[in-house]
Amino acid sequence: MTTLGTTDAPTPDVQAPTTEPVLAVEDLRVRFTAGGRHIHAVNGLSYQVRPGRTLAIIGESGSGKSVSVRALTGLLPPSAQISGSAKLADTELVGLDEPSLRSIRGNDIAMVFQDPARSLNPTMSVGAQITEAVRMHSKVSRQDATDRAVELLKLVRLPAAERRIKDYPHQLSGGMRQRVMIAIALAADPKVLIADEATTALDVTTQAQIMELLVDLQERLGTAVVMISHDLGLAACYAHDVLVMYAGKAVEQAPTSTLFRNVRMPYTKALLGAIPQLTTPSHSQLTVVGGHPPDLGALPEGCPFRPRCPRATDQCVEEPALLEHEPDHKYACWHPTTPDAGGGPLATDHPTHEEEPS
Ligand SMILES: Nc1ncnc2c1ncn2[C@@H]1O[C@H](COP(=O)(O)OP(=O)(O)OP(=O)(O)O)[C@@H](O)[C@H]1O
Repeated sequence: MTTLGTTDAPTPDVQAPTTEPVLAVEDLRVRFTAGGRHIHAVNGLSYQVRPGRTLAIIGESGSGKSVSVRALTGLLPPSAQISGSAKLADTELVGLDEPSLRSIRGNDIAMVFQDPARSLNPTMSVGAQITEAVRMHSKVSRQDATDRAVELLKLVRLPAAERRIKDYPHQLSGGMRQRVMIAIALAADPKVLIADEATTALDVTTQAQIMELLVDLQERLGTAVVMISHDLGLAACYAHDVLVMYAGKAVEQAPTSTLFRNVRMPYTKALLGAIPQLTTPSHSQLTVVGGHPPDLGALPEGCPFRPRCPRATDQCVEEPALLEHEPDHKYACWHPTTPDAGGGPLATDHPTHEEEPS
């Protein structure tokens, strides 16, 4: 879990950019049918990402984050029914045939996942793997591809790139392997980079280094980044915009500084309460989001967070729409929190837990 304020990463700016979005998702829905049950994994998600910007999609495990981005790149099984719209510049991705999606996946949209050890081929040197990625995207000689591979490894700041290029994945640390994955992702010069829990498996220091690398590359290359995480602290440090997801829906959405200045959705508040602060005394209580995430095959009537929310009333049986209640700040809640409402524990069946003595 990230500790807020532990990095020197640049604070994302607040200015709304004027460039056109490179990725525009509108009312995206994904449904699986398994064992006669319909699982509504993504239920009407809409967002836009502009070049050079980072959107963080945040939520607990099972809230539909990964499915929502895999739906854009054809990485879901055929049982997934996808509807709505997802435009990469002028290209509609929903309904696109598999060969076209494969080409987009290799070129315009790149993905970096949580576990580089599983994504890399253990029997090939990292150089061979990057070279292969370079040659998939451009017709260059083997030597030029190798030179480009070294360049990419330098770009992702892998120490001693010329020597390391001959290493096999098991010879590298977790952070180095993730740098190699980012180099492979950048081989195609993608318009959009999706980082799906890309730093979750790393220790806090390496996590910060990799995130700072992504920020730096983004500034230099102008790539749009969609960052998937369960960690609101990571979003606070590195994203320009935040979309908080619950039960396959966006429940709060705003530029990062707007959201953190004035969190309105009780669920977001609970996620915030679960982040340790530098000022948190070592024996103090951390809050957790109590209760259980909803069964996406049997969503409750009305607000999906209702069963876990201490602010819920009878009104919440009617589902609140995601509306722009304040400038640039959308949330779906009948009883939003106020700035001084505190981030305390929400539900009662999972009380607070003791932080481990340090
Ligand atoms: N192939 C599938 N068939 C049926 N249900 C699926 C399939 N893939 C995902 N799901 C369901 O979709 C829901 C959302 O999954 P998703 O992986 O997007 O969650 P997430 O928010 O990314 O969580 P995590 O961080 O744990 O990956 C889950 O309930 C999951 O069980």
